[in-house]
Amino acid sequence: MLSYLIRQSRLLLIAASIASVVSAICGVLMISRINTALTADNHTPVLMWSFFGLIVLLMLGRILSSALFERLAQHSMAELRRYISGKILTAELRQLELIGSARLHSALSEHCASVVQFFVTLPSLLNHSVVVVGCMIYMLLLSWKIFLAAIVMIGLGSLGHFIAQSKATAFLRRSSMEQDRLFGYFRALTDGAKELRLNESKRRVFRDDLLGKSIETVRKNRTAGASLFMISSRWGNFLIYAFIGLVLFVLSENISNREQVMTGFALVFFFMMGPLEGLLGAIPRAKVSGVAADRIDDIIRELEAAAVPVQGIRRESFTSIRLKNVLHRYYHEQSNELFQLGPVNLEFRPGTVTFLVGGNGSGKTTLAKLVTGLYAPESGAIFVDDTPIDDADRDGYRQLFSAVFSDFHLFERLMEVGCPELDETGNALISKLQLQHKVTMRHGAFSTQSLSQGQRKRLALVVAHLEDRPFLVFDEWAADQDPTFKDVFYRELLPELKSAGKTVLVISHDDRYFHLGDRILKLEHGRLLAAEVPEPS
Ligand SMILES: Nc1ncnc2c1ncn2[C@@H]1O[C@H](COP(=O)(O)OP(=O)(O)OP(=O)(O)O)[C@@H](O)[C@H]1O
Repeated sequence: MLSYLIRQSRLLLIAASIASVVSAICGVLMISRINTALTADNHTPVLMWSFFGLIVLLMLGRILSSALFERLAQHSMAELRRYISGKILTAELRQLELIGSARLHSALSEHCASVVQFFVTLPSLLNHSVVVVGCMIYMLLLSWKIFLAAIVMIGLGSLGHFIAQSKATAFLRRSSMEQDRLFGYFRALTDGAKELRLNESKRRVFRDDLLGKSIETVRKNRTAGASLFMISSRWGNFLIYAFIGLVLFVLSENISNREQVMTGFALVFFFMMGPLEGLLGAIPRAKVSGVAADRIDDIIRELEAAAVPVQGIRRESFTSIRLKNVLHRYYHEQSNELFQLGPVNLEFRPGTVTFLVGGNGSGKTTLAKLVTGLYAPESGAIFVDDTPIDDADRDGYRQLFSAVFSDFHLFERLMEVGCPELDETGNALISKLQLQHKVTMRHGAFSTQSLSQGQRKRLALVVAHLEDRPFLVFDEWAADQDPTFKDVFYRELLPELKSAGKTVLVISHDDRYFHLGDRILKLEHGRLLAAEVPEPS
């Protein structure tokens, strides 16, 4: 994923890196100019002008690299979010259900921010590295003995970092896994707001045992990881000072040209200290980002495993949709239980209304997801006009359907729809659904969504109507409607859809309307019983 980001922001990254490297080289050269000026007997104009030239370049390089870092940060964040969202949009629904919304939200927010934070510090790391390497070379030119001592100190510092890092990474990994769970609890704070307010003991247990413990686990692991990094960073600082002492009091004793060498070292130390600390400090951030990048990579791998190539051929109509031995299974790991739907054999034709009935958990919604192509059959196949639908066809196949599931989502505005006089038709439908005093449609958007659940469901029905697809699925749509409106739905809307040649699948428990359908499908524990033809009332 980091390589994807680098590819996407290549030009910006190169420009920011060049600006960083140029300013770093100017910095090192400036030090050598200062040292020469301090120790030389007289100053040449070349020395003076090269010094001023260097500080101007240094300033420009720093301004440019800072501006580019900022652009890079925003660009990388946008790219990463686009990339992950794109993967989520093309993954199969079942895979999204398995990954869970908490992990996905955690990836899109915290993990993304963490990765980008490291990514944008890359050019400054480069700058620091160039300064440190440049200073080392300068030290080598001043005295090889001191240079060797610096190498030994760097080796000891790296060893300390390595030991601390391997321990700290385990803590960071644990905290990042817990963070995914924490995002689930954050969602429960708003989604479960009513339940948490109505039940004090539930609220207490949630706050203390679930949310509180999760926050605490993240805090503890992050603190432990950060403390280890802090110790290793302080160890690095200690080595720097020990090195200065070693140079000042031991190694510089019998050096020729002592004045120039010591002035040079004093300057180099002060100049190099910031970048060296910057490098040491960047390691924990890099590790946190590395762990976040791993989490994102895991999710992307899971999403990609479920991504199917889309041919882009959209189906517009059909004369028959046939399910042949279609089977789907859910495996519940915790209870080691398996729910099996099917094998289902079924056919749908245009201009028909089918009621799907069955007890809770009998598999009605699952069957609707299979019929609409939201789930791929584990075995068996779906045929449209005798052509089997394979993975590549499935997205095109899904475009035959509009559905209002019981956990529907109402988007702020209609997106791609089949009706050109959108607002007019939409408002006519809104009036028909008796919502004209509450909401209107303008430029394909509803004026408000602050409505009751039943009213929002009516808007979802408006959307399904406007999409004008040949097959409509309503999953317990009428459950939230008042008796008067139930009548409108079953006695007016469904017959209208039927006479417009639409195929309608209605999941319902309203048995007093079943006689209005063409057939009734009954599900029992995942098995489809023989279809019944409703008796006229
Ligand atoms: N996302 C899921 N992950 C795992 N198991 C699931 C999932 N959705 C449903 N199930 C299992 O599949 C079974 C059938 O669920 P489904 O939602 O299809 O039933 P239903 O007939 O629509 O129920 P209801 O009338 O309560 O809406 C349930 O027993 C449930 O345990």
